[in-house]
Amino acid sequence: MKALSSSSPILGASQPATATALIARSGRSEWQSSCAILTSKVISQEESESLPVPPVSGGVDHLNGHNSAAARVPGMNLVPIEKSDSNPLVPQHRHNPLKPLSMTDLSPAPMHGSNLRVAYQGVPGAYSEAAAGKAYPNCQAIPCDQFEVAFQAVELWIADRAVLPVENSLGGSIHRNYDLLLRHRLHIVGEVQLPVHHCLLALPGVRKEFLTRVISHPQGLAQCEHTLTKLGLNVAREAVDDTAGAAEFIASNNLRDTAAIASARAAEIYGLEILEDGIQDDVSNVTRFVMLAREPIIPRTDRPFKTSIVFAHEKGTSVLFKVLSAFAFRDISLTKIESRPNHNRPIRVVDDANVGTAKHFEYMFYVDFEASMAEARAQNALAEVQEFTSFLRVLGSYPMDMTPWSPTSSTSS
Ligand SMILES: O=C(O)C(=O)Cc1ccccc1
Repeated sequence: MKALSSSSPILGASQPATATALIARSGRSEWQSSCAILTSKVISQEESESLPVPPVSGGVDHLNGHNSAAARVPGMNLVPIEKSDSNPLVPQHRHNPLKPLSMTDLSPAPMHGSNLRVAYQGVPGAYSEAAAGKAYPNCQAIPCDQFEVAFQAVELWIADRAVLPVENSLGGSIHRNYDLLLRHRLHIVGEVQLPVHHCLLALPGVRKEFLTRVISHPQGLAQCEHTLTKLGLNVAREAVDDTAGAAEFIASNNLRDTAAIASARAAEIYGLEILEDGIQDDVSNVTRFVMLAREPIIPRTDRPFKTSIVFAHEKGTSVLFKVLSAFAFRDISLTKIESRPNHNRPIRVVDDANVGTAKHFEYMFYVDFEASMAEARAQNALAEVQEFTSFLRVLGSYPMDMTPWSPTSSTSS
């Protein structure tokens, strides 16, 4: 299966959505209604996140047979498109391209398991694919050659979800992906913690002594650095876009001097041998992925939720202290705080009169806290945060991944 790329027909045709949604300096009630994400457009969590899904095969070839953007968005141009067997990305009418549209074509199709198309960066065998499968069992995982493409696939209705690794227990935050969250309008609708079990892979018959190079995703290299050295592999390290892509590269170029750090599943898919199993420096190596959708889910209070926000301020002293105290006073635990430099990237801020202006903030702050936006304490905390900041956006309120895991019950190898 070929990964979606930015030159894929549909993705190449449109500009990336770069506008940044925000809620800033609007009236409190208006802000609260935006923040509470309880609009008529939201999809219910039952519909979208927790349905059991029957098995399905295929991927890109099956795209757009159902749920095409035009059939689901009222007001969009509904132009019947000629079926093109050579172009699997051309949207198809749900039943027959020549049949007139009826009311049923216009009603949103229910999201049943195998219809859920989940875009991830990488090729089959990547950890992001495993994360997609953990979050949405039996979904159609759609490989994309870049994260930017995975985001656009959701924005353009080619996929229903994108999966994005955001932090690792060893390597920390994956900063570039936080920048993507800010530049796009997608909402976080779920999270998955995936134990990551790395293997050293090479072509059959290759021994460690033959190696002059180890290639992998930068996180893969970082997570195995000490073990590689202990194994006597003081050879060149080279970063590539994803772990499974490294395995595929070795196989397709018949490289007998290069090994990849990737999953056991990647070894199986690309016909490589496992030279060393479990080479991550930390046995409890876990990566956190977030699931993104076009619409937020309805926050609930009957199970533990997390909320992710991003904010910035222009002036004033002790702003960070004041923001953090808004959570502390309400006994809301923070699970993450991250600051990202934001030089040369203006953010569009809308004032009370709905007038947008571009503002430069030196830093953006990302905070995750353990509460649902359906809870009054979370709404009140954010109302207070809004008082201290010039820019505030709720990235999503979503169920926490509570699945217990242990280094021995790894799901990703
Ligand atoms: O490259 C992959 O397989 C990914 O999904 C990104 C990644 C890399 C290393 C650890 C976790 C996720």
